[in-house]
Amino acid sequence: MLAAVVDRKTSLDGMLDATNGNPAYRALNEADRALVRAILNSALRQLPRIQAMVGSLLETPLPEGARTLEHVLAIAAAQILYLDIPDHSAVDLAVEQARTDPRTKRFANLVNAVLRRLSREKHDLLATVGSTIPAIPAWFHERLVATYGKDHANEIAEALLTPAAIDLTVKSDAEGWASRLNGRVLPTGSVRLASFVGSVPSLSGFEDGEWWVQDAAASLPARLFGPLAGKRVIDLCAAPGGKTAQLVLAGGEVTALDQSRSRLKRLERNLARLGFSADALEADMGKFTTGELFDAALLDAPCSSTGTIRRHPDVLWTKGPEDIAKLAALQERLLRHALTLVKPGGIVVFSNCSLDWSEGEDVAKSVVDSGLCERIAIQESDWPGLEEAVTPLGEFRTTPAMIAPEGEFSGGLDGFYAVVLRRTV
Ligand SMILES: C[S@@+](CC[C@H](N)C(=O)[O-])C[C@H]1O[C@@H](n2cnc3c(N)ncnc32)[C@H](O)[C@@H]1O
Repeated sequence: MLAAVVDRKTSLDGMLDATNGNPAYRALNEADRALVRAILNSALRQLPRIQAMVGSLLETPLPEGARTLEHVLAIAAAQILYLDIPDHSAVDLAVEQARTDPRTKRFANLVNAVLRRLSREKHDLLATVGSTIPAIPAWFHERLVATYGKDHANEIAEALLTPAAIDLTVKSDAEGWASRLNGRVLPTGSVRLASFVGSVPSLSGFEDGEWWVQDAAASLPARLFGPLAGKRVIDLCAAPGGKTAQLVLAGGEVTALDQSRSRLKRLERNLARLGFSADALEADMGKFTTGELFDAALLDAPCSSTGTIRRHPDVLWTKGPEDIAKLAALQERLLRHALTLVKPGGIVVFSNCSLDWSEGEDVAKSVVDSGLCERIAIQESDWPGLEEAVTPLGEFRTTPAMIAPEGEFSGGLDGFYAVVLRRTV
């Protein structure tokens, strides 16, 4: 599975899907599945450091094309270095795996020797090689440094190593839900749960549809519309519906459009649990036209998702600079089209969960500069506690290094971009 992510850019979520995922994974019991997920997530989060530490123990570099061998070593190293698994079990399993695979058979002794040394020297290695190089691939680190400067880039890289907290968007009474669920109200209005193991659906309020899981940063774009009573609103990339639910909650008459039938079905299920309704529409928004223009539109566009690496560490390996360039071009096309779907004077909020300015700030600038719309600046004074996320131009830019941890509550936000645009022509 590590090879599928790193070498073939396969999404981890797809392979871990309980019904359509990897058959060997699906055959495991729940405890073993959890272990597989923990190992893969650690390996993917720390891969550049793992590779550097393993590399420092090799007398000669691994032969060209020894990818399977690299992956066997990385999976064992993730357990030895970062997980609470007895080192000897990780070593024995890796040696057995190397022996039984014709591609790695002749390296079984090397696997044994390298991993035993890694186990002996791990404290030194973690303190030296393992903490001095960024845990993210070089291309991504370079982009972060170019955009955010070295210090913030390194803070982001470090923040990506901590799994995201569970945040809830509540229908009402955030303080009450925070006290009932051992949470804390964030400046976004979301409720952040203290470290939590268990199943979300078993929590109070889930069955009754009182809240839904949504990263605090992901809740910002829809909040930017304010009250929507009496307004016709279209959510153009709606599924699985976290933001649609917010638009309904704000009182809008909402059309939820998405091109994926299966994701739209998920949206319908999610809204039903919350007791909300919206017109669900399966369509490619780039081709969608309407007789009656909308008052407002949300375009939460498809993106590289680099802002969600804390929960999806595979993104570091499945996406690259070429994908980002393609997605940025697609977003600009979709945003220009979104503006044609609202009345003149109507509002479009454009957002996505990329950390890359080429998918956010640059897209908005290009569309604003072309004269189709104007930016309505977000005011810092309206968002106490979130001032650092409001840019000089009045847009939202969140990163995983924002929101400090507090007591038992971890910090961090997904990387998100959001801008409010008013159609001018
Ligand atoms: C980032 S997700 C949206 C998340 C959603 N707004 C939420 O808050 O739950 C992007 C969605 O856009 C949809 N999508 C991508 N391209 C589209 C297009 N051309 N037309 C309609 N939907 C599209 C995808 O199917 C996916 O569900």
